[in-house]
Amino acid sequence: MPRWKLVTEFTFDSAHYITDYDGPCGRMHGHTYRVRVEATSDRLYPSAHTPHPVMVADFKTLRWAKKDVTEGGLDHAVLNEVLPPEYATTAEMIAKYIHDETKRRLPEGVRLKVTVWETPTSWVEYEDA
Ligand SMILES: Nc1nc2c(c(=O)[nH]1)N=C([C@H](O)[C@H](O)COP(=O)(O)OP(=O)(O)OP(=O)(O)O)CN2
Ligand SMILES: [Zn+2]
Repeated sequence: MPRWKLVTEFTFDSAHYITDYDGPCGRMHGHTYRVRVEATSDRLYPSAHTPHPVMVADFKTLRWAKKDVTEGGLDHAVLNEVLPPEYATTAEMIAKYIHDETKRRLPEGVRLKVTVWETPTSWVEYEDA
């Protein structure tokens, strides 16, 4: 079946530590996280900004995590203070958190894949089953 795949990338700068990690990552430090969000759908939908079914999703919706933490995003945050306690601040769980929060903002039929780079050489991918 034909389908659309929307792709957007952005960065945010935040501090974190991995709780109970025996090593330097257990101490507060920072990363410029790079995030890639891929949204796939075989149909189009209206969005907050248009009543017409012409988008998989508004790019703005996929980029919410780029916003400053005071505006609901993850930029310039201490991730341990912002993520709910069930999400550790590993790249794995940050990717799941961004996935879960983005999914909430999308129509049900849209499939999602989130990639989070913690450093330029280490990243994790998390996607719908
Ligand atoms: N599977 C995971 N492993 C690690 C994570 C993670 O989220 N998932 N996170 C960390 C630390 O947060 C850490 O900041 C990463 O540091 P490090 O591996 O030292 O990164 P570098 O790029 O500096 O690696 P070098 O090998 O020292 O160059 C650790 N592991
Ligand atoms: Zn780290």
